[in-house]
Amino acid sequence: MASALRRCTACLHPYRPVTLRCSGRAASSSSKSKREEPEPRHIDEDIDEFDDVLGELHRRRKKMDAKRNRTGGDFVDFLRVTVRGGKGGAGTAAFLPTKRGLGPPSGGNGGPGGSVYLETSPLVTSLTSVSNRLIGGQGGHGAGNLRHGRRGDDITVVVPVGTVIREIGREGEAEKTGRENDDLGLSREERHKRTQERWFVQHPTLQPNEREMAEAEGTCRRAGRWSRPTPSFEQEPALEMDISAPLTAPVLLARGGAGGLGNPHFVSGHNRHPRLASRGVLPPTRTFEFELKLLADVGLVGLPNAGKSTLLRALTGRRAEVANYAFTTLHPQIGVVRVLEDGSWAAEQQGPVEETEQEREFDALAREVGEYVPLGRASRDRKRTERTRFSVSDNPGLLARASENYGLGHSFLRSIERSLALAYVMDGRRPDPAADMRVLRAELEAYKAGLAGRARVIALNKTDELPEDEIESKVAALRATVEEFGDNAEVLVISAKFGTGVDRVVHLLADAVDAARPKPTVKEEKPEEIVEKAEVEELF
Ligand SMILES: Nc1nc2c(ncn2[C@@H]2O[C@H](COP(=O)(O)OP(=O)(O)OP(=O)(O)O)[C@@H](O)[C@H]2O)c(=O)[nH]1
Ligand SMILES: [Mg+2]
Repeated sequence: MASALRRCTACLHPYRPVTLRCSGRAASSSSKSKREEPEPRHIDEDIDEFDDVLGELHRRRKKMDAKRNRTGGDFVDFLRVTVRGGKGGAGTAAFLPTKRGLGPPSGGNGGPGGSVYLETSPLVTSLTSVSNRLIGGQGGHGAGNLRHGRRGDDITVVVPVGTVIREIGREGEAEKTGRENDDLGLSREERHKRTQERWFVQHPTLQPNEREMAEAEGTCRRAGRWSRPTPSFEQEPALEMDISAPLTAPVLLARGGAGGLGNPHFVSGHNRHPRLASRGVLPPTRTFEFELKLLADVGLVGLPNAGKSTLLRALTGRRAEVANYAFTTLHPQIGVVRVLEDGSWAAEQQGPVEETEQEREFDALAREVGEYVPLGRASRDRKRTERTRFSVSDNPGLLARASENYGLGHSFLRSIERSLALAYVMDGRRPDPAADMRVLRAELEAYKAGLAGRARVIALNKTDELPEDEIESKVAALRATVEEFGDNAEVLVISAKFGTGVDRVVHLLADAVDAARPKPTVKEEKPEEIVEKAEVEELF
């Protein structure tokens, strides 16, 4: 066995079993260097070198996509989804057999198609699980002996709170067939014949005549089961939803189509044996955009490689990916900063912070209804109880022209759009952090007016590597820029890597978030009301 793991004589691979086929190429200095790790790419020199940066970004995106396909999902924050209710089942033309020939009509109706519903869940944090085609189940066809088709299955799509949904297009069967008819250059009569073929099912052996068809068409039209144009956005406004709180009941995105009518519906004064039934309705196809805007209280904003993920780690103890190249972070990540009564914050603590089971349940419920208020804790150890908490999102690096969707552009900007406060992380090693700050501000403003002004902290990072006088001049330049724009932000000197100055960041952000948070509206129930409620409950 030992000989099976001998060093390969051809390529000098130390562990290649000799039984495995080796390419036989002797190890040369060039093949050796190929196996070495590639040098990390730095883009510090000029952030506007789009070709280089975008090339690097493209390579990393491709790698991530390959990984996502292998592992079945990562993080998706934008999706275009096609939604359609299920098609209704067809009705049936059938007759009860009698000794004297054709008995009364007995074709069952088709079942309605399934609908598509939307729900939220706190367990879902990304749009990864949302399919880009959501089609309700088809209704079952009717059968003889008045057996009606079964209802199509409903579909429920689950999204995280923070998802914005926009209807951007709709097209129905009438429009599609109209286009086809135009392409085929059909005459008026031919079009009508085609429509009748689409909407009627005939008895397997008995052919309906023209008059029967015309009568049945009238019945279908009156019942609203005939070809109808899809309402335009002017006639029926597009569905738009901004889900900023958990949904209490499922929301209908697309209704299933009505089932077709069995032949008993087409009986008339002069036709006791209708030989046709109608088909089910195919509902219009709607196209929606699903966009996830994360609901972190604080967003970290900075150029690539500025140290945002390192700061997130320092603040929350969360293991965000940190590396010395641009675009290490490709998707927003969220961590929670828990500030304790004694002014320290949880990531600093060696042991766990005390939190009772009851408090945990309360917190989960409060976060779900969006009314989180820190409780007076039950713990006797005042030092280790929580005063407040806020969530922080670490975001991909921002590039100049991100607002035009360059780099990771919008995917990054949309996740910070709802943050109550922002913290700019500036790389102190770059020659002019004040100029970088202008780039950040300009991009945020271009994406959404007023967004840049939400910055409460301008953190000059990596100051452990800078001499005192350089720190002073860079801080002065940053302060001048803050004043120039009239921002309500404080310039802080930090080193995210070594945790210096981070304390002040936490407290400034905690205060900013507390001030900006909508005040909870907890209704107080009066004792009499509670009694009344109890009495009512008893009655039922
Ligand atoms: N010396 C020093 N290095 C730091 C400091 N903060 C971050 N770094 C280093 O800077 C590099 C980039 O840090 P990241 O936290 O990945 O930067 P980022 O802003 O998240 O980068 P992207 O995700 O690519 O946008 C890493 O090598 C860190 O170790 C600091 O305070 N001092
Ligand atoms: Mg990062």
